[in-house]
Amino acid sequence: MLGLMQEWPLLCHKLVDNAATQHGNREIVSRSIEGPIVRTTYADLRRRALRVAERLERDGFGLGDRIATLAWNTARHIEAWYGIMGVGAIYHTLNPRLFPEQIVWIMNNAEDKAIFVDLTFVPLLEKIAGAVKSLRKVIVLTDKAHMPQTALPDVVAYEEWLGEADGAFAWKIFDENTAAGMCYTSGTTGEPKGVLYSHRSNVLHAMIAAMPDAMGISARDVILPVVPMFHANAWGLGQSAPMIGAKLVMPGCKMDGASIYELLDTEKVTFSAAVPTVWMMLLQHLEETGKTLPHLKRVVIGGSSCPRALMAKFQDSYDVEVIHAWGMTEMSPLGTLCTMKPDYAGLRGDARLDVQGKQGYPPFGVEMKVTDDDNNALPWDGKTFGRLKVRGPAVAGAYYGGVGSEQFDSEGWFDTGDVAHIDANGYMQITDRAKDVIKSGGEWISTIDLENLAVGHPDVAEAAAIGVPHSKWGERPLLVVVRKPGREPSKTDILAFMNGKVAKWWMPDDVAFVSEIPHTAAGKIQKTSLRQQFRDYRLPTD
Ligand SMILES: Nc1ncnc2c1ncn2[C@@H]1O[C@H](COP(=O)(O)OP(=O)(O)OP(=O)(O)O)[C@@H](O)[C@H]1O
Repeated sequence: MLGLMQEWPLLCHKLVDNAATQHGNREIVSRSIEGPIVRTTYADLRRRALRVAERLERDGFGLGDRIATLAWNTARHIEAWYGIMGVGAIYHTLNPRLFPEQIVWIMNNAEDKAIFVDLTFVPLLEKIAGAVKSLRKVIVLTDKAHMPQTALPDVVAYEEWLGEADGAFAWKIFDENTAAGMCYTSGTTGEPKGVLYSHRSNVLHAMIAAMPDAMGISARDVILPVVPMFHANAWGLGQSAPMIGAKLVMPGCKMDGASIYELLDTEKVTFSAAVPTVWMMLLQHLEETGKTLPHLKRVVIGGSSCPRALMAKFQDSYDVEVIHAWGMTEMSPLGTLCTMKPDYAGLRGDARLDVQGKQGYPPFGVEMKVTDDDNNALPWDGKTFGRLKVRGPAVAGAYYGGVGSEQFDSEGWFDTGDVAHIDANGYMQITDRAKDVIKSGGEWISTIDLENLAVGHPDVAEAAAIGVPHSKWGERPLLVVVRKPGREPSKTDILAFMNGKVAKWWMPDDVAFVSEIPHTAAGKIQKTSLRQQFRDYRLPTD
């Protein structure tokens, strides 16, 4: 015997065990779907999650079964999450913003056997349940008094079902590499792809995410995950918060500026995370009402590129530090966070914003490189861009069902499909998605750079750059613009504004004005539809 360390499998139930033991009275505050604010604790979370696991087992569900959730961030959702993992089954958080046909496709692909569903989504489930062949149990996340009349098969109210548990269940023990959860990608660039998380990857990701120069959260924080659990595990906060014992505030189904502000204020939230659109709604609310943010210290902004003006407003007007972050469903999801290394720590004003506009550097546990198309590593000079590749213990090794195998190589590198450069200090900046980058005469043009520049024009509400076929150059950029209400900028105005701020050959060949740009369920610009819309477009330069 070498006298090595003890076996201590990294199983997700240990996160709630620790929370209940060390932080048992720490609150979970949840805006319920029925309306009122509900206050529970980490001790309650553990007790109720054990009952979920017990009831699932009694209903015949166990190791490896996929159990879906169609729900907002609430205390009940997180109890269900840990209960599902605690019996050895796999939680499968569904994005309710997808089209019903997409949800059916995903549920059939995952072969979901049961579903926990919010009251809000019962009508949606009624429409689609018949098409999901594997589904045999529906648990509505409510009590008997609020249970709707429904024809759903084998349907039960969560509280009533939970009440039938006798409380004698003990967590199932299995190998830490057992699957614990699954999410599908947003489907921005193609069909959504399933990603499986193991207990080990979930626990390690919780630790990686919480570290000081990652999210940097502690037991003293009050955390509001606005980012939904169905959007890549609420960026890990549903696991990191119990791991460290932070108070958890769950926003339920209300994500408008006033509702978010109310929770930030009444619960004295110190840390929150969401996509840029949510923060824009909050800042608009603050501007309209003159309110301030005395408790909030830090926000994580990610999911898509964070506009500079949004970061500046948070920091200059409200004294809230912004952490710009990049991640993917395939990475559990955190990849990089833009916190300050010593070389950048003293920067202020525009120089600091220049760094914060980058997506940041990876914490321990994520390795990163950029390569050319032949897999040669490119220099870290802050300008040479190529394919961004990552590997680590919380990065997927394959997609569910074996699709997309070309994105994984034999050395464990995952090709993210993003195009980026890395600077000498290790900070990565996304310049595009590989499928969106414009290839003009063999050179690449970053659509994100063109879009960020165009939205800086005071009369532009939204902009998207796409490649349009060109007989001489292969492709040239077309800028598609939505004007701000009541404003009439011309093509010449916009091009004059952009002129000199990007290389001449990057300048769009034309500007097309539209009333709306198509978006995915996750709120990202749907370039595939846009390219389809403009497929017969003739550029004036062609
Ligand atoms: N801070 C950020 N800045 C720019 N892009 C970001 C940022 N954070 C995330 N992204 C983009 O979001 C992608 C990850 O999104 P997600 O996992 O939700 O699915 P998706 O990639 O949109 O869907 P699909 O793979 O099905 O097309 C990243 O690859 C990146 O392109």
